[in-house]
Amino acid sequence: MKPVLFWGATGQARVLREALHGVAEVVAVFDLADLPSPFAGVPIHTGEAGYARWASQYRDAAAVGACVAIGGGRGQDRLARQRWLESKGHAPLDVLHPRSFQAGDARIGRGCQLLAMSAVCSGAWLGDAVIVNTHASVDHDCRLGDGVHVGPGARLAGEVVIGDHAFIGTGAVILPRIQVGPGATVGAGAVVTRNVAPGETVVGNPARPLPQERPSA
Ligand SMILES: CC(=O)SCCNC(=O)CCNC(=O)[C@H](O)C(C)(C)COP(=O)(O)OP(=O)(O)OC[C@H]1O[C@@H](n2cnc3c(N)ncnc32)[C@H](O)[C@@H]1OP(=O)(O)O
Repeated sequence: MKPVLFWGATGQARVLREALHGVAEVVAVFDLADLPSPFAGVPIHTGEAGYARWASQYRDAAAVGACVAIGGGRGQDRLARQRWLESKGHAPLDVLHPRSFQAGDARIGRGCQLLAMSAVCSGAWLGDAVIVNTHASVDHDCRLGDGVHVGPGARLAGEVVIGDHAFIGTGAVILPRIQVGPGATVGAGAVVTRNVAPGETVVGNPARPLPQERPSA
């Protein structure tokens, strides 16, 4: 089995390891925070200093692939960490759960994570470090930028365009040909009927912007 390191030691790491069952063996875990290892018998190291110590001691560290377990709305962090690990010689691992679907003509970028029961349909184009989470679907001819996260059970209709690092919350629905700007957030359960501006957060059905400045109670 291919050796792989994980960056990130929370729930996303456990989900990813399960998806890689029989394909890759986790040999080390890293996190910026001082956390316990999520996996019995797999050592955890803290921060970039911890990585440097591990890399200086692990035989053939450059042959170890990398998987960045940073989810939620932190697509920019996930992408940056993937690029950093790539600069150290660790090829990003594509996580394609055995019960996920990718159309033959879909383009899947480097280090994408396509989880259980997810579907990426004909002509879809995914950038690097994209997550299509459990039971989410990306329909035909959608285009997703780098670091996008499509949350669990979210539905993207055909020809939807999602900008870099945008986060689509759990169970959201995005209608055909809608454009969601870079860094935008679509709240859980939202139904998006109009384009979403870069960096904007929208919630509800139909989705409306969440005011950035909210009066304190
Ligand atoms: C496996 C995994 O878990 S992957 C991770 C999946 N995670 C998700 O799907 C989370 C998606 N995140 C959300 O929906 C968030 O609530 C966000 C990003 C939309 C807003 O978060 P915040 O900015 O922290 O907003 P906050 O919680 O303060 O709520 C602000 C207001 O919006 C409302 N609101 C928040 N989220 C939603 C929503 N999804 N739909 C409708 N209203 C919402 C709140 O009720 C609140 O209203 P009030 O001011 O009248 O009380």
